Formats: sequence, C-alpha cells, structure tokens
Amino acid sequence: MKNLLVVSNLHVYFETPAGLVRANNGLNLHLEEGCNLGIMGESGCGKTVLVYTLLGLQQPGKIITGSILFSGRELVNLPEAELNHIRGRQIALIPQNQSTALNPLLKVGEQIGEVCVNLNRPDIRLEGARRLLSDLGLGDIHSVEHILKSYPHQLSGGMRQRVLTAMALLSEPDLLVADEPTTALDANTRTTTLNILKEASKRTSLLVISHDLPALKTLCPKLGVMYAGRIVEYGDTLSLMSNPLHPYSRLLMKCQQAGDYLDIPLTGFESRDLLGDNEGCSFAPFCPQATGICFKELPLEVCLDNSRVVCHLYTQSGMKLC
Ligand SMILES: Nc1ncnc2c1ncn2[C@@H]1O[C@H](COP(=O)(O)OP(=O)(O)OP(=O)(O)O)[C@@H](O)[C@H]1O
Ligand code: NI
Repeated sequence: MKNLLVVSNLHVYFETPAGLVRANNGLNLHLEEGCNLGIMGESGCGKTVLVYTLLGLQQPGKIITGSILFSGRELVNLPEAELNHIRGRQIALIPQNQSTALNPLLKVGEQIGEVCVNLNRPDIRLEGARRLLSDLGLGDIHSVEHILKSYPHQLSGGMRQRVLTAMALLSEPDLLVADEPTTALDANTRTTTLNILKEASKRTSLLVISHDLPALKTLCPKLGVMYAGRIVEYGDTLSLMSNPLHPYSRLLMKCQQAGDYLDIPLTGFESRDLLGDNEGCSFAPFCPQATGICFKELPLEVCLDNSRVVCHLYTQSGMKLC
C-alpha cells in the first residue's frame, strides 16, 4: 500500500533556559493510506510535539530537522502560506481537550460556520455539518438542530466530541490526527468517542495518540511505541500487544495488563532526561536487559517480518537493518 505519511529522522528541539529539550529525537514512522496508526508512550515522551510539528504549529524557539513527507510532499520548512493550505484541509486535528477546544461564547452552529469560512468552502456550510453530525451518531435531525443552536457548555461530552470531529471532517482531510481522544472521559463518553472515530475512519486515515491501549486496539491496525522522542517499536497492533519485542514495549504491555494508568511515568523517566545528549539508548538506565553497548551506542532500527524495533538486542543478533 502507498504511504500517506513518512516521517524520517525527525528532530524537534526547544531552546530553554535549562538547556536544549530534545522532544523528538530521531523519530521515524510511516502511515499507509487507508490504515490507521496508533502511537502510545508515557507522558512527556513527545507525542503532542510530534502532532504540532506535523501540523506546522510549533512555536518560535524550536529547531526542526529531518523529513515529513505527506502525500509525497515535504512539510519541513514548507512556507507558511503553503502549510496553511494543508493544515486543517488535508491534515485535520481533533485537539487534546474537548472541553476547552470550543469557544464557550459562540453557538456551535456559528463555530461550524466559521470553520467553513476559514476553509473557503461556503458551499459546505451548515448543510454539510448537519449531515456529518447526523452520520456521527445523531440520527434524529431535531437533535442536530438542537446542537447547532447550543452553546458548548449546554452539550454533553459526547456531543462536544461529535461537534469537534464533524468540524475536523468538514474539509474531507486525508489524515485526521486525534491527540488523546479518550483521556479523562467517563466510560459512556469514551465509548461514544470510539464509535465516532470508527465512523470517521471510513472517510479518512487516522493517527491516534493515546495512553488507552484498548482504544488503540479497537481503532488502529498498526501501532508505534514511543519512548523519549523516538518510535522504539512499530508493528501490527495485535502482534505488538501479544508479543512485544522492545524491552520498553514489554514493560508497557505488562503495566496495561496490570491495569496501571500510563499518565504515571513507569520508568522513572522525566522530562529532564530529554535534556541530555545521550550517547546510548535512552531506555538503557531502566532496561532489565541492558548491556554495556546500550549505554554507549545508539541502536539502529532493525526490520523483522512486519515490525521494526530500535534495540541492541536485535542489532546484535545480526538481523536486517531497515
Ligand atoms: N514549546 C516548548 N518549549 C520547551 N519544551 C517543550 C515545548 N513543548 C513541549 N516541550 C517539552 O517536550 C516534552 C514532550 O512534551 P509533549 O507535550 O509532546 O509530551 P506528551 O508525550 O504529549 O505527553 P502527555 O502524554 O502528557 O500529553 C516535554 O518535556 C515538554 O516539556
Ligand atoms: Ni500530549
């Protein structure tokens, strides 16, 4: 299948008073057209930085090198005017926090109208939004009308999620990025959100960032595990879950089985660890299988059947480099 997104050796650094924060540090990933990809990793490993970099929304003070090919087009260093054309149109975002993502002072219908104007698509206007909202699980047209005339605070979490998803889908994007779509939701809203995203994935490819492994299992056939600014393992979601290869992935899966929540750092890894220019593997200090080389040399990516893993355990065994 053709790749929609190929990220190669992406570095996103921030200059801060404490030093250089290496938030994405040699990150590789690819997403095939029509195939959803999930990314999981504990808090602070650089997931949201990746999302904002894909959308060209990083703040001043950052240094970005590497390559982001989207539909064959290089996004790194693309002029703002051209990025503007891609952002929100070909790549859309459902932001992390649905309760603050909508303007509390404007009715939902007005906000959707604004999106249409920004997209320069007056043709889709509210008619398209009505259809989308109804396709996203509001079969009853009166409910749709009710939503359009409501202020965000008058809606339930599930309804706000439908509105945000409908707004993101209005431009018929090729890629929809959802940053932590189920975090901090009650069980009902979480189920609704998963159904909405499933419906959305009939129209577009999804990149889902989440701590919620069961949600990723439901939505994404492919999974990337992220640690300290890198994807350390990539593969089929089901096989990665049942047979993780990277020692960090093994730890993640074990914690999930035990029901631990990944907002709590599970390795003792802290943001300040992104400050050092590690010679070796960032996970080595926490890795039960680390050997001398892990502290000295950065492991290269190794390709196994359907997966990729960045770990000396596999480079040492003579497996094929990607
Ligand atoms: N503009 C910035 N300037 C300096 N450091 C930044 C900036 N943006 C992000 N960072 C740092 O980059 C690191 C990664 O942050 P990021 O928000 O991507 O984490 P995350 O994986 O999304 O975590 P969470 O799961 O908690 O959302 C953090 O240490 C953060 O403090
Ligand atoms: Ni985040």
